[in-house]
Amino acid sequence: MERICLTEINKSYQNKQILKNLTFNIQGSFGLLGPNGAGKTTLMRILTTLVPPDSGEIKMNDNTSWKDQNIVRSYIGYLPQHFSLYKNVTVVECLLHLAVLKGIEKSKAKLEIDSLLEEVNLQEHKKKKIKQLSGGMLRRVGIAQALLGNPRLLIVDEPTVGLDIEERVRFRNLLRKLGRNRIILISTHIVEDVEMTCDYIGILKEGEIIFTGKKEDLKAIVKGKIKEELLTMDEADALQNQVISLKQQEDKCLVRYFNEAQDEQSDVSPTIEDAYLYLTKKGE
Ligand SMILES: Nc1ncnc2c1ncn2[C@@H]1O[C@H](COP(=O)(O)OP(=O)(O)OP(=O)(O)O)[C@@H](O)[C@H]1O
Repeated sequence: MERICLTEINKSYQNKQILKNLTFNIQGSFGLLGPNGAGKTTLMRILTTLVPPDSGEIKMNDNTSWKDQNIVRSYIGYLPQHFSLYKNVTVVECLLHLAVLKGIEKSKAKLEIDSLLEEVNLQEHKKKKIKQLSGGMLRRVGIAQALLGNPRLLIVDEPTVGLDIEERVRFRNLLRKLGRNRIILISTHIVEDVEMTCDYIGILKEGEIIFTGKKEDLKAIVKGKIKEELLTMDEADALQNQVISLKQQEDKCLVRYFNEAQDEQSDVSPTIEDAYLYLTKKGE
């Protein structure tokens, strides 16, 4: 399996250390989670070669180094959270233009675009102008442009922000499919995106990697530590920052909360969100 190996990556801005000694591997479909300001965007900018780290090393499969920028760029397809496309051209014209900019020969590009439109389910909209597309369709054009040249690493920033529920589900399914035969890195603060799309997870907090591993390993961290009980509002208030969620039920509420006293017999199944909150709120 292909992987990207990061070793002791550091990055500071104006004497503030943003990324602290990051050492971990990215493989398969990998979700990078973290609260606002954790350093996700900074790490993505380093991985897309837009900015260099201050120190440390990144390699693909222990050989190609990120210092070989031109080679690495040819491996990467990138969909930033905010991207703009020419509004008055059709989907096909837009992709053809971007393919040529990527150095793909025109006749090859036409064939590639045809199969990409099939893959992202936009064949029937290919003659529409960009300005006529919905938010979800635009994101799919974004993925198609990122896939031009068949990159080994696809990087997607905040994939579902601004999409309605139907498009969100469709886009997650597409990302899941694309992750089968390449490394796909998704950076987000929406836990559900990762839950639905990724097999591996990394959690960044205040510039440090506090977890990497499989989804199941993440859930195992909070096994036996989650309780669900019908409580009065006063009882729920007393739990303060142990509370994960509350659901009003007549005059009481169903409270899901962290129970530090481990209960191995607990029949509450932990979710990725429980484990994420547990790790990121710890010590606050
Ligand atoms: N170019 C820059 N110059 C100075 N500080 C920066 C720069 N880029 C990022 N930072 C700071 O680095 C920290 C991490 O920012 P970053 O955008 O990487 O986090 P993030 O996890 O992507 O957050 P968000 O989810 O809010 O986008 C923040 O404190 C930010 O202010």
